[in-house]
Amino acid sequence: MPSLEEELFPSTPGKFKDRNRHFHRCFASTSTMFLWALFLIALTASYLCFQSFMDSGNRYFTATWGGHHWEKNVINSAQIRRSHGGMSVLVTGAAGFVGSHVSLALKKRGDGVVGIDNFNNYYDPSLKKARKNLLNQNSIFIVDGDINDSKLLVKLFDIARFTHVMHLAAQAGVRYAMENPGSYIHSNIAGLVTLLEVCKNSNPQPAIVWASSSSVYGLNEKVPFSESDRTDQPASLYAATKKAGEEITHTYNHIYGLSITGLRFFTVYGPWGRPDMAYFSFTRNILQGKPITVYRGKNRVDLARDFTYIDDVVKGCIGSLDTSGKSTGSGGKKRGPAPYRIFNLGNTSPVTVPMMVAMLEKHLKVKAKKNFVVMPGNGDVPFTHANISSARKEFGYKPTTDLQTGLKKFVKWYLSYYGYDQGKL
Ligand SMILES: O=C(O)[C@H]1O[C@H](OP(=O)(O)OP(=O)(O)OC[C@H]2O[C@@H](n3ccc(=O)[nH]c3=O)[C@H](O)[C@@H]2O)[C@H](O)[C@@H](O)[C@@H]1O
Repeated sequence: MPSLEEELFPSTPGKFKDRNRHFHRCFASTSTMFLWALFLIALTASYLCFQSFMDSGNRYFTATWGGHHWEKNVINSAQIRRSHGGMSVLVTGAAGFVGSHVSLALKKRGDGVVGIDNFNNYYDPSLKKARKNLLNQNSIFIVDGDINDSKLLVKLFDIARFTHVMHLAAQAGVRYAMENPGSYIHSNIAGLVTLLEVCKNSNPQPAIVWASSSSVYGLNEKVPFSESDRTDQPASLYAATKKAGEEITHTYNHIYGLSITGLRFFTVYGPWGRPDMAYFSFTRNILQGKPITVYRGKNRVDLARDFTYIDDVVKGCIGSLDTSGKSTGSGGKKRGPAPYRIFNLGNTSPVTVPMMVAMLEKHLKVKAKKNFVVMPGNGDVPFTHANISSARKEFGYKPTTDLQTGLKKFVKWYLSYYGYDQGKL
């Protein structure tokens, strides 16, 4: 049987095989290695080509936008159905927690609403699909797409003349930033800039209201937190991207005349909430008899949050949209100064995490198995507390739901949504 060498290099009989066997072996093994190397390079190259084809073509595989029917849906959904002062709003992150609630509230009063959401799997996408169904039932169309897709955004602005953008699409979550930092840059920085670019070029320019976060106060110790307090000590990458968003939007306001309002949300909770948040995951664990981990600060000090009920936040979002004023630019050029505003949307009465757990226990009628651990250095801050006087002055923002009442409503929704009210408990 011919050896591998002979198969690969069939030599003319006796040429150098016998006379220079050593040289031949060397040559053959070097050539074999060379061929293997070529093979590996070719394999890697084809893999990389395939990857980049998949990346660039991703849109085509997942594309669910475009076409006559799709455009008709966008136009219908964007239509204002009230006679005075109506607005047509593009809501980004419309299948998200705050996005779905704001979309429904706007639609209810006759404003035009078109949603966009990328339905990523940061948390259970079936919850996002359920929110989408709810919006569809209320004649709100949600486009399945990413805010980084500028072609899609341009198309949307071409066919619907949005007067406002409610920008809520973001990578949320404080602690997850250590696991997946790139996703924060993708959505909270790159996505924001893509959206602003499209808004600045559109004619007329929309006014923009967007979600910043109480986390921008970071290690600030002055309480309650006021908008003028320092925000240059973020404790997490999430907070840093939100703070960066505030600076980025400021430039677009300054250069292009976009009307911008940034809302610093304080731990928003309620029905249809986010499963990654503590009140939600604690509820799940308590019902399943699993332990919960309660973080504590230094010297066993309890952590506290200015938990804010979703309906109050929705009122704040709508108040901001109603008072946003107009963008002054057109075709990418500023014609005069436009409003640039930042507001806290909190509850003004912080509650400790163990107290929040006690409220859940009461509403669920189940005792939690609590493990107290020292707060890990993963981006958390010990407490938040909002001063809301600016929002109150500007658009009458006045939260009315305390945590006890809000959690009761959340638990009612949770039990019904997950089927506990049908005997699962
Ligand atoms: O208001 C904000 O700026 C932020 O509010 C929340 O962030 P956070 O307040 O950390 O909300 P949770 O993740 O629900 O945590 C609430 C409290 O529970 C504590 N916690 C969390 C998780 C856990 O397993 N155990 C625990 O004790 C946290 O330390 C924190 O004190 C949201 O997740 C952010 O997206 C939002 O921007």
